[in-house]
Amino acid sequence: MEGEGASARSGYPSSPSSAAPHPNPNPFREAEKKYQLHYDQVMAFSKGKLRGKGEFRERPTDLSEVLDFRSAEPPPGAAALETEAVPSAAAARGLYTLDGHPGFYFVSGLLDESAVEDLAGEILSEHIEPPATSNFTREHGTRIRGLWGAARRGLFYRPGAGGGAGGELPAGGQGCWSAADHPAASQTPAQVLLDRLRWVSLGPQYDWTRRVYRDDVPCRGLPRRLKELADALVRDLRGASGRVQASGGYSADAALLNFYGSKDTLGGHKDDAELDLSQPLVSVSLGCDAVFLLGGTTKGVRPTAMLVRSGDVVVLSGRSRSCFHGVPRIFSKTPRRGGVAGGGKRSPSPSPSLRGYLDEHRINVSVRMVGRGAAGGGGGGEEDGGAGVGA
Ligand SMILES: O=C(O)CCC(=O)C(=O)O
Ligand SMILES: [Fe+2]
Repeated sequence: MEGEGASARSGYPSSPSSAAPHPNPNPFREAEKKYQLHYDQVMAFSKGKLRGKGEFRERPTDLSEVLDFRSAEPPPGAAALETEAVPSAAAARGLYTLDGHPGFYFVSGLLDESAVEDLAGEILSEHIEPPATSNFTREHGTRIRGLWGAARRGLFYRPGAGGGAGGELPAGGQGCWSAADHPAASQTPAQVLLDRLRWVSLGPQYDWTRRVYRDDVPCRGLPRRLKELADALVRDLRGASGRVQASGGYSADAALLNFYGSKDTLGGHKDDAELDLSQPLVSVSLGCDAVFLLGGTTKGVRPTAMLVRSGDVVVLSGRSRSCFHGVPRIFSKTPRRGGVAGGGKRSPSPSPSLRGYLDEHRINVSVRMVGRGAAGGGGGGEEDGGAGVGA
């Protein structure tokens, strides 16, 4: 991924006083700031005196320019395609292209909520398991085993009890996950770890530091359900419109799973580590609604903002495949309590259900074709300052 973390930079260098400031030096960044979650500190006064520390309130966001493919009429610039011509999208609420973004397809509601829950359940209970690597592997050298089950059972991770740095956290009962009634200063609730899960790599493992797919570490193949979904959609779209470009056959073999909590964002980036950039990206949204930004080949192009909802699928092919995109905003279904100034960290509720998890999180599955022996990390350009999901 080429890009920068959405939360990595703030503001712009001020222009020399003699030169007129550029009105919009980085429209992509401007859009990210516009849609990001902001809090205002509201102080409470009574009889002219400050009472307490005040509260943080969510600042309302202007969503009037965000395209909504589920509105009664197609949003401005969108053109509907016949889903009959795209058998794998026949169950969708609509299939659209978008002016100014050749090669972009939006498949609205391709998965219904029961299909969303099936896939999310499979992801959390199977696909995040080793040997798949995650941000925990990158940050702590630790692979997590049995995280979803441990979170649902309200277990705690105790380091030094059979796992720890460099090791794997075994499933409950093997010494590393423990019940809550074992007081230990350093134990961490499984659900806190679950909330810290940011990404998992499926198929050839993606190395976020070197920005390459590795062929020297063990991996499982891309899960069948994801491969079938992406292969069928790309085949059918190509057949229907001739506009999904690809050199040779498309065969999905990898995916990145991104996990977003309500405050997480994904900074604007291009996916350019795959061998053949003419092969499409198929991106499936599960759980919370989000704002997705699709820009141009540089951040100097003003991006289009659109709502992506649970079950929607976005396809980036052709020119859109090489365009900046990102996720500046997640809309949690559970109302956020305004934190008290100076504190106010939300503690996770114990033992989440799948529905509860999806009401507070978004999972994005971006399926790719890396190609055999892929090792290219894309051109130089901007350094990846954390295009992984960042809070
Ligand atoms: O979360 C999303 O919708 C986008 C994910 C993405 O761009 C990626 O994984 O490369
Ligand atoms: Fe991406």
